[in-house]
Amino acid sequence: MRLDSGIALEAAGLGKQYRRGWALRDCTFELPAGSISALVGPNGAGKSTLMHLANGLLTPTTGHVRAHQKVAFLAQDKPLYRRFTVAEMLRAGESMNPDWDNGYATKLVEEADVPMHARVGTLSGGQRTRVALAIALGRRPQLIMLDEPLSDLDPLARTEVMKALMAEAADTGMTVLLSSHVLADLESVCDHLVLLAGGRIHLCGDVEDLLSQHRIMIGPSDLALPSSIVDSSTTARQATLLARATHAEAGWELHEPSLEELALGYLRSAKENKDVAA
Ligand SMILES: Nc1ncnc2c1ncn2[C@@H]1O[C@H](COP(=O)(O)OP(=O)(O)OP(=O)(O)O)[C@@H](O)[C@H]1O
Repeated sequence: MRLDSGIALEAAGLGKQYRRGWALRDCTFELPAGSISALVGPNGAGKSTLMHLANGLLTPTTGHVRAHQKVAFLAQDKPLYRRFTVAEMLRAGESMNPDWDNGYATKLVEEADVPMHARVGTLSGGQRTRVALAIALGRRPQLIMLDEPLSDLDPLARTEVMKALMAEAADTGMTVLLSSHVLADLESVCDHLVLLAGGRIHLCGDVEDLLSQHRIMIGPSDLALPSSIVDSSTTARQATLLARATHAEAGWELHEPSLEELALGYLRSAKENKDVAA
């Protein structure tokens, strides 16, 4: 394990083929240590497959993926025993993890105001997520991967879970990889983006760099289009483009995209290319 490397996770030529076809193809990327990375893509993009491969729960068909930090994984179904009390769940966490930090896991549950004697089956979705998070963090990971941790939570619980997670990351310098198909959940916290669609990476990198390399361009629809267009929509009078460029000919009005505009542009482009290919 290369603990002091600047890279938390790296994949090269990573692919996974199920019987019905490829779920993931030719994925090459690196996550910087200490980053808060968003793994974004529509349903079926391959996000869960990528996370399972990264955690050794699936074997790649091609390529490899390697973590250079001590990893914890919170799967989408947040596996907890419904009949166990929270205290019993923590004891189960302790018995399964030799390097368990019980004081830390207990503190996280207490901070979430989840009663230790309550049975898991009686907890709200938000409370269950906080318990699952405490168990994942109890082994003191340097890299935590969470597969759609917010998907079954109401807006208040989403905010609280994210706040708790980001506070831990800020305190410990932990690397975080969060998957979601809703970028809005991650936009304000992530500094690195991996955008997956149709099993392929369409965009990957430091968020500030990616934003600074792109522009939203708005102009009359009869202007000549720049060459580096990612996505475009046109009405009879006006064209709105996302381009990987920072300059354009006179006539275009330019502004830096928001992360949501950037991601949506790439997702639309991936969908259109797939539709055209189909
Ligand atoms: N065990 C499996 N056997 C066969 N095909 C699978 C299996 N798991 C996933 N797939 C297929 O692989 C593709 C990627 O699925 P995956 O669950 O990784 O996507 P996802 O981005 O996590 O989707 P979602 O956002 O809906 O959770 C999909 O086409 C899916 O049907």
